[in-house]
Amino acid sequence: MSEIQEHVLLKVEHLTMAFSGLIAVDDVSFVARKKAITAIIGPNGAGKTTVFNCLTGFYVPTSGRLSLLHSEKTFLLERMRGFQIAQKAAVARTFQNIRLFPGMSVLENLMVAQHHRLMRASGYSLFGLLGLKAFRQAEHNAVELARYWLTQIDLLSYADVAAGNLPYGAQRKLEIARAMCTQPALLCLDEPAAGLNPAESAALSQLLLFIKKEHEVGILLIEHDMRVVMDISDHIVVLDYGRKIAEGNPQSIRENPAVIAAYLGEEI
Ligand SMILES: Nc1ncnc2c1ncn2[C@@H]1O[C@H](COP(=O)(O)OP(=O)(O)OP(=O)(O)O)[C@@H](O)[C@H]1O
Repeated sequence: MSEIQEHVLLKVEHLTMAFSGLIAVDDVSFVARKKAITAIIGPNGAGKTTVFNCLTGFYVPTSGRLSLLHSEKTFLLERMRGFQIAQKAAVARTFQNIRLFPGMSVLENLMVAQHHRLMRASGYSLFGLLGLKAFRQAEHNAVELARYWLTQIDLLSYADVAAGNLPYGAQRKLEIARAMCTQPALLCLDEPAAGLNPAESAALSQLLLFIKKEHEVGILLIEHDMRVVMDISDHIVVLDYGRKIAEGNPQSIRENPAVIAAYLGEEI
């Protein structure tokens, strides 16, 4: 296997998603690599979120193959249900609109994310929950993992605060921490910088670069904030009207005439 193939985490091949007459994603192919940030950009309605919805089981693609390669296995995502994609294929996702549990504490939000692993350690039995050593160990590990991520996002001292009471920028970071607590192989982030001020966006970029460097995860990023995209992406895929019109590194995308035209000549 070549060096390049070795690091391929996600292969999207000829993905098409049609809603009756409308083709939201039209024959799109690209790869995303392990320990790399792959951005999907494009004007409003280009099909970016639809790609995420196909990858995470919200939609069953009309056609195409979505292969996730890790743990010496190949997961064919287009054949899996949403919960299997999350639990077995280890794909985690955040949404354009924040979806924390606002009434739960910051720590509880991170513990809920680890529910599946904890239940497995309990043997799915009351006896296991009450007394099993394996469960107590798993619970301890879950708290430690939550503390680790709260430290990375500077929210450890807010562990007992209701998530809904955090400032908006902190909630965005908490969503990423919650996704990382599931220990994903692929992390899909849908507009994580939306609504952030420039300082918060810069901190977000640093957090994503830290995740890429320190963890065995590939990051797939939908983002309209071009500063974030250009600063941190290893590879960029550009969609327009559902079709892939370009892909490459940030420099080549910035100078690509088709991309400039799609953005109506705006500086990218
Ligand atoms: N469930 C659906 N039923 C019908 N049409 C849909 C559905 N989901 C998305 N679409 C349409 O598919 C197209 C692509 O939408 P999508 O949300 O993927 O774009 P996007 O690139 O994520 O846009 P934005 O940047 O505004 O979030 C749009 O025309 C949208 O209206």
